[in-house]
Amino acid sequence: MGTALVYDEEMTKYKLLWVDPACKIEVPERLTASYEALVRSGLSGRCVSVPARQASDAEILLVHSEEYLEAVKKTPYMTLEDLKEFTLQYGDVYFHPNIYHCAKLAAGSVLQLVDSIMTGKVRNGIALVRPPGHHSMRGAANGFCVFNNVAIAARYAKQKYGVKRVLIVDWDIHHGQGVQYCFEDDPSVLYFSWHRYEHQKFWPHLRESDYDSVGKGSGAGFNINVPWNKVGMENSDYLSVFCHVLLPAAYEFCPDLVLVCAGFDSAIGDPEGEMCATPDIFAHLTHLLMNLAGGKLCAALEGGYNLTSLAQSVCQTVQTLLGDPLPRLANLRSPCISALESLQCARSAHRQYWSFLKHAANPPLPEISTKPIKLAKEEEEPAETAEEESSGEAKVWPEPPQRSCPPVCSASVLPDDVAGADGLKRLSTSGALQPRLVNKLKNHFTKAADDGDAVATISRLHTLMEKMLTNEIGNGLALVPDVAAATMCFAQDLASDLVDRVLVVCVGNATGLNYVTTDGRALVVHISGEDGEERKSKYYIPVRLKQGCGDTSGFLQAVLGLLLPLGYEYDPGLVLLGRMPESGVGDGMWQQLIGLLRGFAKGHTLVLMQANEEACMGPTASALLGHPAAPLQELGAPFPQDGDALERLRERLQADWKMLQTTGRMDC
Ligand SMILES: NCCCNCCCCCC(O)(O)C(F)(F)F
Ligand SMILES: [Zn+2]
Repeated sequence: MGTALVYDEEMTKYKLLWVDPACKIEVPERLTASYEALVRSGLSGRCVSVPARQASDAEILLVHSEEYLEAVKKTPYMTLEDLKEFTLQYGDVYFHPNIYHCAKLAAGSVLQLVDSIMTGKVRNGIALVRPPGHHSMRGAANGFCVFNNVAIAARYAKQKYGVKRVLIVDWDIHHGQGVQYCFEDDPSVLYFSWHRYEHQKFWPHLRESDYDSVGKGSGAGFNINVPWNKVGMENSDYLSVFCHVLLPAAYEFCPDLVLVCAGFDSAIGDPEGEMCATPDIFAHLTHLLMNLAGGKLCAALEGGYNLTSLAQSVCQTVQTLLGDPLPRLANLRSPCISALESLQCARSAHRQYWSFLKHAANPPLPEISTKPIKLAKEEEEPAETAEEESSGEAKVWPEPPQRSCPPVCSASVLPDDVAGADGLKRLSTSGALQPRLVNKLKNHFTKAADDGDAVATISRLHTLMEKMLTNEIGNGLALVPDVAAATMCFAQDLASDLVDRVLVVCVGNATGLNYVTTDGRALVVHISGEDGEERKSKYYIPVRLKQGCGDTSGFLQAVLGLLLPLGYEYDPGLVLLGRMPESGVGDGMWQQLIGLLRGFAKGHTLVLMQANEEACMGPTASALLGHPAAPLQELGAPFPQDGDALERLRERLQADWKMLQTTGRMDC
């Protein structure tokens, strides 16, 4: 199933008709720059084009009051003076004779997306719309927004399709207070937002944008705010919040539909956000959400004011929705102290509501000052003169890397002529496999199996990997006689000759995995039901689940809170996933694991399974091909006591691995 794209140039046909420094950045070119970049890159041609439509009164009234709708209905007939007058009653927003028409199109466009996804016409999609929506409230326009496009879509999906749980992820750099107000007492809608806050000094200056607004009544726990109290947040800060707050909660919530308030003012270069995360981060943020709700993801454009980073970010998002391999995120740094404090505050505020946080450290939180904040003189744009504007130190960043999409052929058992001892000899003579390697491999394997088929296996694996690294194939699946041996020899000998870093993930009980790689050429994360061999090296991480790998909630916590952050920090060139015999891991969890691991190494994942596990071939190949993993149902059960062990392990490891940190030094 494909990716829907909703765009209508009619939504470019309104603009600011008077001087207002606060609103001048919201221009029609935001939409044309985004759409034209999709056309130029060929991405729009790969999408299913879905027409926009006007939202009906009934649909708008799902969120807004009748008197507000009636008032907005009058704006097309207003004179310029009346429009100015009308605008004064709201904050940081402007009206135009055509904005009501465009606002109905913006809301209707997102509903068209919901229809396309819920009827199975497409898997996911994006609506390029303006005016944006997440600030508008039941009875008021605000922050360039007239109707709350995403809030209407959430109510619409529940009403029309009986959707039980909707996750709304708001990665725009402003707090979508309109969405928070709409659902704060509603446990069927989980709203997550990060936003520039600077201790309430940043617009919209709301006390309720802070991390302690967790929702009200039965909605308590279903509103997650992560305030950024400093500018300059980077990719690692964003990924840490996804791994340690949003994703565990999202998986525990188990949504039937994911809506994204896709604002790109959180990218580098944006004058509003002043953050430093690069456009390719949105490829990963999108990917990390794509295995939820069976892949049903609907993104709606919100903000984004630097036309270059906006266009690049939109392209990164759409290319991921289409299933293309992700770019590697080079040299992630450790999250900054301020980000860690925000992360810790959000986790502490939600500790009582979420099982994954039950065992989280609970250090004292800083006092939230109750004294009124003093704003800089009236929130007025400093009147920048033309030359000042040009002289402002313009941020520069590298163009996101090309993301070639290899033929999505994944599972492949190679032609027999490669198999067999002579195959290996040929490999060694072809220089593909240095003779010294051949011996290493042989003595490695001859222990395990008779020379013939072991050697055949090795040559097959080696060829598979070479084809992957030349991008001839995206990923691979190999059935081997002895998974543990193959995994180790592969990681130790084969892979390290072809890539600089191999992430080795072993699932299930096995011995002999704890060879020490001091040079860091391989990082082994071994998730099993028994105590792994003790840790001799930073690069061998045994994760023990007392209830075994069949315990999906414990397994998932290990994947989200440990494996993902480690993988991002390690940034491997290849991922090797070994499924040990009788691992007990469920098919759904197994597919989720493959789906998430595909985000590393440009999707180059090699799965090794025991020859006799044909039953698992189908689900594995499906996940390798990029089909969304089946939603995990069994997450209702609270996390097992493993949660405590996993939290302790994470705390122990964070000295070596910065992306595992979740607490800042609290100078409260
Ligand atoms: N320096 C100018 C002050 C501007 N203050 C208002 C900012 C509104 C942000 C709107 C948005 O980006 O959140 C949306 F997604 F809704 F478009
Ligand atoms: Zn914004």
